[in-house]
Amino acid sequence: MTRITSVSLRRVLDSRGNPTVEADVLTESGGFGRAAAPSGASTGEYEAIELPPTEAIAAARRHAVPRLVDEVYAGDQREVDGALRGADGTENFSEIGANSAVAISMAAAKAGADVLGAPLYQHLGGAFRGDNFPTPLGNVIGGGEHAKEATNIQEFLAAPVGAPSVSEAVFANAKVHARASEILDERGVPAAKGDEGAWAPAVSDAEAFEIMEEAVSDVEDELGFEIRFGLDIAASEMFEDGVYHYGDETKTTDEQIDYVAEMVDEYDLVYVEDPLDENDYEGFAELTDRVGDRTLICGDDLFVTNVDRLQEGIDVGAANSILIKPNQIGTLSDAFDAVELASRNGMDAVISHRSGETEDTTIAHLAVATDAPFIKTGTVQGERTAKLNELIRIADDAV
Ligand SMILES: O=C(O)[C@@H](CO)OP(=O)(O)O
Ligand SMILES: [Mg+2]
Repeated sequence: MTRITSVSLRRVLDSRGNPTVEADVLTESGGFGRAAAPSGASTGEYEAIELPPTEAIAAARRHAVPRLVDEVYAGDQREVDGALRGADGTENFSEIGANSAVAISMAAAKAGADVLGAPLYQHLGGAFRGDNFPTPLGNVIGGGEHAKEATNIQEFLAAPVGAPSVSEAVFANAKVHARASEILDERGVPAAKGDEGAWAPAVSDAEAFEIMEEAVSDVEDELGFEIRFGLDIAASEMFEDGVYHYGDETKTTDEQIDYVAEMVDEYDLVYVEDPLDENDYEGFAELTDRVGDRTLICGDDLFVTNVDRLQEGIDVGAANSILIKPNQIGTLSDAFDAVELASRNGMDAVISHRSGETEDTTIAHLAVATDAPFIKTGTVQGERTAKLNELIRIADDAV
């Protein structure tokens, strides 16, 4: 009864105003699922390929849709995703586009859940999942590839680790975001917003650390539970000619490792994503060895949600956490495989949005389904609050 009877694809807007792929999947017994592909700006070199949406849609209509319609059950996610891989025939979805693949994969999951009458997180995670909620990592100040003339470090992320509920955590991050704006105001620093809704002031990284520390501790005092913060350094974007570029200054790999280790201790960072270049497994391993007992060192561009790259990292101890972005790899099955491999090896899997997003809420369900300790999905702004509000609804049994 979850046999797929139709797959339609269209171009819709993403949060940057670019076109992206949206998929609708219908099943025999009336199940319906709709999902849209997100899109990165600081993309990893090893990500699956995002094609221009018009091309991705045309190729998916030609190759994937005939393998799905009347052939595959939406309730059987591995079958759906196997058909997508078979239709594409490449390692990196360069034929039908990872954007078409991920939209169809997620829409099929939603259609499967719809037929079963189960919330998506339960369909994906099983009956025994869904009691734990991730701590939202909220982007408060940022720059890098997400905003011009702002910080070198891409994201300064609030982490309300002591929040008694996911709802209180979500509101805590919004308060930190608001408090950071007041502090910037007090300092006379104007700030626009970056792609993900974080403040993008023209301040040094050192000043951003200070502002974050103050904002987090003010809100912590007000709310009475522990709030810490973390970073996405997105270091691959800074790495050129063998050194890390911070404006006019540079750091060697050793200096970068020392700097990050110092920041972890000085600011009690709970989370550090992509502290080093995406090809530097060794550097990652050294840093993890130094500070991995007190913070998460998370591989985003390093692992690109890919089990082969993750296995390489596991072999050398390159990180203790992996960022999971379904569109980096193309299907939910692949994303789940990465989560499973990580957790079998004692690593935490953190579920993440992209800088270009839509109102799609799949990742909120994915985070609950996989029992993720953190979800990174912004703080404010509609396409981010869509996921945060969905987490609140899941906790309230209202989905
Ligand atoms: O680097 C990241 O983690 C993401 C999301 O914050 O950015 P992008 O989607 O641009 O790769
Ligand atoms: Mg990142």
